[in-house]
Amino acid sequence: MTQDQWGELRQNILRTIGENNFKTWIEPIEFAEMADGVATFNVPTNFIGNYVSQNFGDLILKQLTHAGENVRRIHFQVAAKTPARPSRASAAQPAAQTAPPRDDALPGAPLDPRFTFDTFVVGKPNELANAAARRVAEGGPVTFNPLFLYGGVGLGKTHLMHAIAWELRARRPDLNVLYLSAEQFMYRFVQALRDRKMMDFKELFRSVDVLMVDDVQFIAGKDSTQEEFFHTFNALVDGNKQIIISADRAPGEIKDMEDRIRSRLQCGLVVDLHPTDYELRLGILQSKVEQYRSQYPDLRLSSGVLEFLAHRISTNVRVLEGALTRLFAFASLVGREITMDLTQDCLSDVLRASDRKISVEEIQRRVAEHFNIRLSDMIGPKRVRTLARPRQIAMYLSKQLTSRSLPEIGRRFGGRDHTTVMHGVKRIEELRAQDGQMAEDLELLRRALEA
Ligand SMILES: Nc1ncnc2c1ncn2[C@@H]1O[C@H](COP(=O)(O)OP(=O)(O)OP(=O)(O)O)[C@@H](O)[C@H]1O
Repeated sequence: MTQDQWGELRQNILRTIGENNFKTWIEPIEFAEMADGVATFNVPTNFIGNYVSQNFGDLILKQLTHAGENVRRIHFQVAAKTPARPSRASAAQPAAQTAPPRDDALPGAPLDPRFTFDTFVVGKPNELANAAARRVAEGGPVTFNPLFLYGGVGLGKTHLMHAIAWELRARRPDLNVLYLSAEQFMYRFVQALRDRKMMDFKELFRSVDVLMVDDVQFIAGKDSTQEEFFHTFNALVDGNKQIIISADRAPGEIKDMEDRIRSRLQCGLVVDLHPTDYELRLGILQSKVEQYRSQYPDLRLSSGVLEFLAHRISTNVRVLEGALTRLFAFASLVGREITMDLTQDCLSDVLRASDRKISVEEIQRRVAEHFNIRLSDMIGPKRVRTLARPRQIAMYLSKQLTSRSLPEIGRRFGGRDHTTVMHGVKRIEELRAQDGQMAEDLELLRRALEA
């Protein structure tokens, strides 16, 4: 690949990641060489190399492959520094025209343009977090410090943090707002230590008006980073600067976090993002469909599909969004309406993975109720047909609907051997194929268990 070709690829990358990201991360890197399927790039610092590799590595690799390069891997190396005393041959040459950006001069992490308050759907589970975030985003006098947002995976913490940052940038361009993840905080701290630039580091962090640190649980157990974070935190609070923190759990539950930090984190406003409920999931899906309309103007969506997804995918919003994106992409590819059947086909793996976990005990209870026998008889030793058949059905359903192995199932059926379970499962499979009543019973039970 030539420098010119890399120049063209960069344009594609710019279009994909936007100007801000591009300027910060891609512009400073240079294509060095392509050898043995490895594309090497020069980067001004390890920090930039690591960041680009983690966040844009796949994209760059895809672009290279697309352009016909036979590349397996990309590698970032810190470009050799200009020698302090230039050699005689190059003495007349000026040093590099533009100095590579220094880590300590880097802005915070890039903000995702999609994560704004406008695109954040509010429902009961997140209304308090949303209200608190909006209040902080007004940029008025600091009333609670820090604002601590926490919640499970993919429930919108990062989205809300970015939304605050965007809003503050628009309303209060005079404020110096710094957003970064706790991991990046650590990176910079370690780098400052190594490069003996702690004074610069301290100065940088103490000069911000609003500090936002995402995923703070990351620094738990990392003693010196915690210590530095604590000092930064105190200095900012003393200076009446706003701090906003997010984590995947409440401050009191972050293990390996020093007590004094934990109590500091708790002294402002602590709000949690609760797991989504059906209404919120449906709202998010509807809002995403609106956003997709411009991208897929011709796509038709059968009624009931969004309700079905909101009902079935209850894990986290990221999975929900991913499912919808895949569904739209697939439907537009095959040029078909998004029906219930197409949804089930296209998302079978996601739907299976987010199935509610059913326990063997629940199955035994249901089946016992269905056939009107006692639960103790279901797991007891009696072998009369009226008990043995329901028992086999329960074994069969346990195999189908749980991830338990045959020996584990056997143990839950009064310590029976795994071959007994295997035999029971086989017998029901046969009966299911021959006997309509059996097939119907099984279907009824399965639906009742999955409801
Ligand atoms: N209420 C919401 N309205 C609209 N989109 C949402 C909402 N909640 C989450 N999302 C979307 O879900 C995805 C995951 O959210 P986000 O990255 O903010 O989660 P997180 O809580 O930071 O998760 P993690 O713990 O993995 O860092 C994002 O694309 C975000 O836009």
